[in-house]
Amino acid sequence: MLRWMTAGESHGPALVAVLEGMVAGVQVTTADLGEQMARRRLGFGRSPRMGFETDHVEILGGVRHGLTQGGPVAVRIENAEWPKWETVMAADPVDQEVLAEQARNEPLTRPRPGHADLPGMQKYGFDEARPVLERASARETAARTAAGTVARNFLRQLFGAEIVSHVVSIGGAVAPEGPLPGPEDMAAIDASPVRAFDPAGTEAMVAEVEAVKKAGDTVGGVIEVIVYGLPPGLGSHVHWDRRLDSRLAGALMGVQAMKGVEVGDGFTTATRWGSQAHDEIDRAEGTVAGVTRRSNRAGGLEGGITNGEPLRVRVAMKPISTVPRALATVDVVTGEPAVAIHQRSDVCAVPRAGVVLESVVALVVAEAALEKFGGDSLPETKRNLDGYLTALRERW
Ligand SMILES: Cc1cc2nc3c(=O)[nH]c(=O)nc-3n(C[C@H](O)[C@H](O)[C@H](O)COP(=O)(O)O)c2cc1C
Ligand SMILES: C=C(O[C@@H]1CC(C(=O)O)=C[C@@H](OP(=O)(O)O)[C@H]1O)C(=O)O
Repeated sequence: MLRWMTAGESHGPALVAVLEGMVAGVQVTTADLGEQMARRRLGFGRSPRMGFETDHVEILGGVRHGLTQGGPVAVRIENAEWPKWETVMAADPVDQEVLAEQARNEPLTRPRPGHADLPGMQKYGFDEARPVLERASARETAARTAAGTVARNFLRQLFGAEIVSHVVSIGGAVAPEGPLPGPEDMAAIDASPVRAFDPAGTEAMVAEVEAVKKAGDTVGGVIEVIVYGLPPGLGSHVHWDRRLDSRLAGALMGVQAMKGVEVGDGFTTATRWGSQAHDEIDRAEGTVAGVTRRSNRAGGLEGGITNGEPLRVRVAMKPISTVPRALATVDVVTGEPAVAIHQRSDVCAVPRAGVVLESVVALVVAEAALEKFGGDSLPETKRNLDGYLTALRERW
């Protein structure tokens, strides 16, 4: 069983991630984690915070001399502004007068429609949004990205698998249909200000973000994540919670602001006739399972099991809820109509959200890989994988 948890607030001292159940012998370094942290800060439309946040990462346990040890991997990511927030976010009691002064200067009593502010205050019994927004903030995704980087390294070292993501659309700007990007295209995608594969798509999406910024608004979009190099057999049809599609959808919807997940051609498949919806099978000597597909509309999953084709999911992100041209709300203290809180914020976080989604996919697929192949060390898991692949080849 692979488990991952995170803790920490957006303006607390640090975030923490723990990944439990990873085998020993996976190569991972602080630099690997730092590289993904840097990718997560990319993107046109990002919050000013991403300009100064360094995401300094420290591995606290579970890794020795660049290799996982089999125990929980614990990671700490600093929040650069902690000294500024030390009183507001102190763990121990502080002078009430200081806090009251802070609340007078920056009252957080006008909940933002679309953020967790109001339902969080109602549910947990708070009369201001601070305790809610601190944990609802997608700052937390830095920690999930770090945990996912260990999973990504594991998948690369076990299968030679590579995870790619690209932005398919931002608001009404949609990338033209074209070939799927491969691992060799990742550098070019990361160099696009909106992490789009196609230059025409980049241009249209940059224009969309510019227009949105000018209008004091925010915008969402769609991101595609693809995993290359997975064998058939991860996940299972035998029970709903073993299906890889169900587990991917749950984990991806667990990322802040994600409102829809499509596997393969997803919603478009529902408009097609069966003859045009499925991926016909041909015999192919020399492939892992002795077969190939004429298409990959299913996104590499049938019956909740990987079928050896690239795994492909699309995720829809809603627009950022901290809208500069603030939306109507109610002040929870006075009960009067008001405009929602506005503070520095992303205008469009779709490009950098792709990096988070890659990590979440890595975690879910690594969990399925460990269930299928087991083992306590990477060499043992590899031996189990080799035995399975040999049996598959012999069968066909
Ligand atoms: C990478 C990323 C960055 C985000 N940045 C912001 C932001 O700057 N301001 C904001 O209000 N929401 C931001 N969000 C979205 C909120 O965290 C999200 O809307 C909030 O948690 C409520 O969404 P939910 O209904 O999906 O939970 C971001 C989300 C992601 C994934
Ligand atoms: C800090 C990150 O994203 C934050 C996500 C976020 C939100 O409300 O979700 C609000 C903003 O934080 P702040 O209010 O401190 O500027 C973003 O910058 C990050 O991704 O590392």
